[in-house]
Amino acid sequence: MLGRTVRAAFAAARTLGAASGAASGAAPCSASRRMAAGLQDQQRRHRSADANTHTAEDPPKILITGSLGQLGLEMARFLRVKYGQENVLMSDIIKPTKSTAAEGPYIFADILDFKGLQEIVVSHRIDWIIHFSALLSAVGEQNVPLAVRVNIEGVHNVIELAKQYRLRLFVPSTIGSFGPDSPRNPTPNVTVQRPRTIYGVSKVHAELLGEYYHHRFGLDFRCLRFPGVISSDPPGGGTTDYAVFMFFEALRTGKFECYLRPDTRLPMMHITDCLRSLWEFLTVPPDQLRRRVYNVTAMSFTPEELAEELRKYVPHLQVSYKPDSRQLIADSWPQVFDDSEARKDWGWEHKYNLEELVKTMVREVGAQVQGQKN
Ligand SMILES: NC(=O)C1=CN([C@@H]2O[C@H](COP(=O)(O)OP(=O)(O)OC[C@H]3O[C@@H](n4cnc5c(N)ncnc54)[C@H](O)[C@@H]3O)[C@@H](O)[C@H]2O)C=CC1
Ligand SMILES: CC(=O)[C@H](N)C(=O)O
Repeated sequence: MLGRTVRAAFAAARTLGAASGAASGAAPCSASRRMAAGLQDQQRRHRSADANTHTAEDPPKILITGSLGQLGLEMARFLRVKYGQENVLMSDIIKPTKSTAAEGPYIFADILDFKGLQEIVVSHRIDWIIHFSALLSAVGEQNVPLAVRVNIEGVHNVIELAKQYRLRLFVPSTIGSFGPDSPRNPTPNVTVQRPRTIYGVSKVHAELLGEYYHHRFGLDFRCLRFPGVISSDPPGGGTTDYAVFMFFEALRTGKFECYLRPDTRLPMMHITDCLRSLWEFLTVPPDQLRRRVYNVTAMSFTPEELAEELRKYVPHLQVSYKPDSRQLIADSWPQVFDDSEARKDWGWEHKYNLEELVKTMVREVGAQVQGQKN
């Protein structure tokens, strides 16, 4: 009898949760609902450790939000090699190119539409979400209300979704989650975080909310704080984007006007290392993780140092400097990122240093520029 009552209360609580959406915060009003919710949470805690154990032979179904951005496109390719094309569902609110659509399943998903997300998780039997949708640091400052919606409400939705359906959830954070009060050289894993951009504020919010849901509800939340990521795909409007633009302009015109001062030191990473760090971290057994949020990085350099390395391939490269509002952002961010905890706890190691990064980017961007000329 009690079993049936509890099961009925479970069903009611589940329906209530599903119907009310993520952000309503409706409080259970009866003792049985409270009991059901408590038991449900307890069960989740027990199941979360093993419910999401997947291998290449028993692959997870992965949803990537914001997957048409700089990181998402490459992440989808990387995971499809590991787990199979059909097991990685790309999503975004923009239309994919023909060639991206041909690479594997793609679906429209607005991160602000909780019900739409529920439908995707249920219909596609999703196990893991990699949540990339966001407005980055520079574009976030151009449209704060939209950044609040996408970066904060969007995180509310995916976290609640992951809790309801017991998904493993990865949300990236950033060097931008630190601010002028944080130690900048080096910036440790745990220290003061008082960012001055809406991007940074939203990322601290995501880190804290994810940790809270992990401790409170057993959510398998995982988060890496990335430095500036460098790849030959177009970046989405951040402060570290100059480092990508420098390659395109150097190889197209031999000239580049940089919006940061020549001595602005920032942590950076090649996308190959970024994707591998994410996948390695996502597949670490839960009991090996002492934290749910880790710094990762590969190197730190200034525009001047990047240009110097690039001149090995483009000797005539001319770089001029015209700092704009992004300088203020960069001046409040870490210069050197301390990722020793990730190295110690789950064996993180970068492979690309500045020399390797420049060599690879010259090859990849060079091929693109050549292709555009032909
Ligand atoms: N690229 C980098 O250097 C770094 C990125 N990150 C984080 O990694 C994640 C991915 O970054 P990028 O790929 O560089 O960003 P991006 O700006 O290139 O891509 C973001 C994607 O989110 C999508 N999006 C915007 N509003 C949406 C909505 N309402 N619903 C669904 N999708 C929406 C956009 O269409 C876009 O394709 C972000 O959370 C970012 O904060 C963290 C540190 C460094
Ligand atoms: C480091 C980041 O988070 C991003 N590239 C940005 O500059 O906003």
